[in-house]
Amino acid sequence: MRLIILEDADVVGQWAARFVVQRVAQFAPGPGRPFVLGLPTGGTPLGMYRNLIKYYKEGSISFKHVITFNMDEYVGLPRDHPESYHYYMWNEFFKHVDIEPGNAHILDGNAPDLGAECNRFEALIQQAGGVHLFIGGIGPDGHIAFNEPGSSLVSRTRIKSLAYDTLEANKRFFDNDISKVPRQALTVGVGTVLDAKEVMILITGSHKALALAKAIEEGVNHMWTVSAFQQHAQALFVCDEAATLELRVKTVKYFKSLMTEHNKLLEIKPSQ
Ligand SMILES: N[C@@H]1[C@@H](O)[C@H](O)[C@@H](COP(=O)(O)O)O[C@@H]1O
Repeated sequence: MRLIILEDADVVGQWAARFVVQRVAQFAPGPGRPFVLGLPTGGTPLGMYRNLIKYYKEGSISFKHVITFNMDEYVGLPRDHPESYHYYMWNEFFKHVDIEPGNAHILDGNAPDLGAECNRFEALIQQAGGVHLFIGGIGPDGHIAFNEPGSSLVSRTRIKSLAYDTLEANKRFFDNDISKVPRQALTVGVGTVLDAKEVMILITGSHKALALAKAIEEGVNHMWTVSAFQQHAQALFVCDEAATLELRVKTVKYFKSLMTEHNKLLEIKPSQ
């Protein structure tokens, strides 16, 4: 596992976007050979999306042959509700780039049969040949997607009831009124994300510091579901200084000493 420690949230957004550009360029997608990307929502990845839009406009990346799968969606929130993840993804990212609308997959939290919708989503990921790079964010309680504390670490896409901490954390998007936050969501499972060839998790802010420490310095534990990525062969955590506040000085120094190596990840190498 790699931990990339950067100055602040802005630099995290820049670094993450450059990493995506690098990975897509290296893969060199084309007709019949799509790059498959897993995507998060939330405040944390906004900087990455803005930088990706900038790179697209400069001609450094195209999403023409990219297929995306989003991590999660609220249950029962209309698709055009400003806090639905459909709305977020189209507004913050998809409408600004050249992705084919049919290639952007987001779980339907209004499907008549939610279980069938989750199974359909898993099947679509399989049909696409699996995810090359899954990008995720976490909640302050260490959840990845909506895999709340106690979630199975081999879970697949399913319906989840949200933990109180998550309702609290997300009420800021719903007029600060916890009663307006949907109580359930559809989410990819921890196992779904673990199946990706590579995983990049973005963590910024001191309110995520405990979760980062649990994820990195303690054992794999279903109460901090992001800790499952200790067992992933190619996992990358990208964080800002504020998120390192609960880490040991020794841990921070070790990973910082590797920055020259880590920055080589941004160098574009020809596809193999
Ligand atoms: N389901 C989403 C997660 O996928 C996201 O990672 C998290 C963090 O959001 P933020 O980046 O706004 O802190 O929020 C929600 O709980």
